[in-house]
Amino acid sequence: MTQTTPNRLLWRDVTVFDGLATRPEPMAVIVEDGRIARLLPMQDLDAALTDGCRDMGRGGVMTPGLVDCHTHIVFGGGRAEEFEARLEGVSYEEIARRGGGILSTVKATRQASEDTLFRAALPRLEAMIADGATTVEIKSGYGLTVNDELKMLRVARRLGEALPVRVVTTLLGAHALPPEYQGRSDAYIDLVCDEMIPAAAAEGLADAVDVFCEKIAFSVAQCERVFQAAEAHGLPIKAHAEQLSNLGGTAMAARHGALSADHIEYLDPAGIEAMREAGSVAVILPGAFHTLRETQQPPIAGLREAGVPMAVATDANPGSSPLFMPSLMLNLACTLFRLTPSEALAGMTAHGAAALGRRELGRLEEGAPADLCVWNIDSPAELAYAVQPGRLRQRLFQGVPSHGA
Ligand SMILES: N=CN[C@@H](CCC(=O)O)C(=O)O
Ligand SMILES: [Zn+2]
Repeated sequence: MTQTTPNRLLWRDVTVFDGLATRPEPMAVIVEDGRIARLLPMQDLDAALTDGCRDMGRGGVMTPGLVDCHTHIVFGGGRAEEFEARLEGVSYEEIARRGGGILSTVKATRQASEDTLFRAALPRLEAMIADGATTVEIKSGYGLTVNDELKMLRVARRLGEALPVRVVTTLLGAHALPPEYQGRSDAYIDLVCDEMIPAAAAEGLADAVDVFCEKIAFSVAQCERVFQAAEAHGLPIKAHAEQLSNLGGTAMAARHGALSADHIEYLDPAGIEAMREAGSVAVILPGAFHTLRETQQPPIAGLREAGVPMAVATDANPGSSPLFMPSLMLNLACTLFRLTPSEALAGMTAHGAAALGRRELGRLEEGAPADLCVWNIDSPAELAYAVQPGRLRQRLFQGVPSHGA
């Protein structure tokens, strides 16, 4: 008899959501050497395949590990006071204009050491891991000096080294105008283009470059300059765009081949068409919509009709989305924006990975990395239907069980 090799793992009779759709029949899955070695209907499983496998159990739902493609989980301080002000009727934009909002987090983040930021972010990322995330994007954007932005990116990289999760980093130097550049926004964009991007690229700290294209942040022309600098350093781009108004930032980003445009509540048909042509992913952020009590819905029907892939992410941050639970976003995407549960789940697996330019992730198929979750539920739709921690039975990161082994 062949001896059981612990690195050949077998699940039987699982319902598989493969990143895009639910497989119609009960499946068997074998993981070996960090990859999905076999994914086949139960009826095709024979003794030759199961020989030497460690039995990982039967039944439940298997999905790719969740991919949270838009977060800001490295930050100093908190913004509960701003939350209270907003409940009293002060708008997010008004708070930003008064120098609060993002800039209050900038102040606290600048004051914090790398270690302090690391220790504060650790439980946030651990919560996401416990909820099934295996890939989490983390943006800078609360430092707004070369050193403070690099400090944030270093913390993000350290988090990925410390925990069993893949961290993808994004430089968001063009997030807000820092107070010392008041009235000199073009000069700040010079700093982002001429110093921040080259420094982050030289140290290998950024996997992509992002901007906030909005009246309270940067113009389309300024964001385009940031993209040109990113391109010059071989870095892919993405944009926070059309969140509070329609400036045309998404169409411009798409013309530059953006991986994604994120928020996009105010996106118009021309913007949708530009995304379709460019193959950009629309990142839907229901947590910010919910927290800011927005009323303008992203154009889900138009995106669906155009075939623009939709990702779903937490946007976890101290201001507009202090929500650190990826699975909650599946529910909110369905209840607030009427995504189907399958669309929401694809948005946090295959399409989330595409928004990061990592199309090999977020999929369950033979040969793919074995980042996966097994859930104690009967159908994938239950993940979006109920907001219920504790359903994660097993989680594998790169083939290694890190939960429920
Ligand atoms: N929209 C801009 N940036 C963040 C908000 C960050 C904050 O409010 O601190 C977002 O994605 O929602
Ligand atoms: Zn964001």
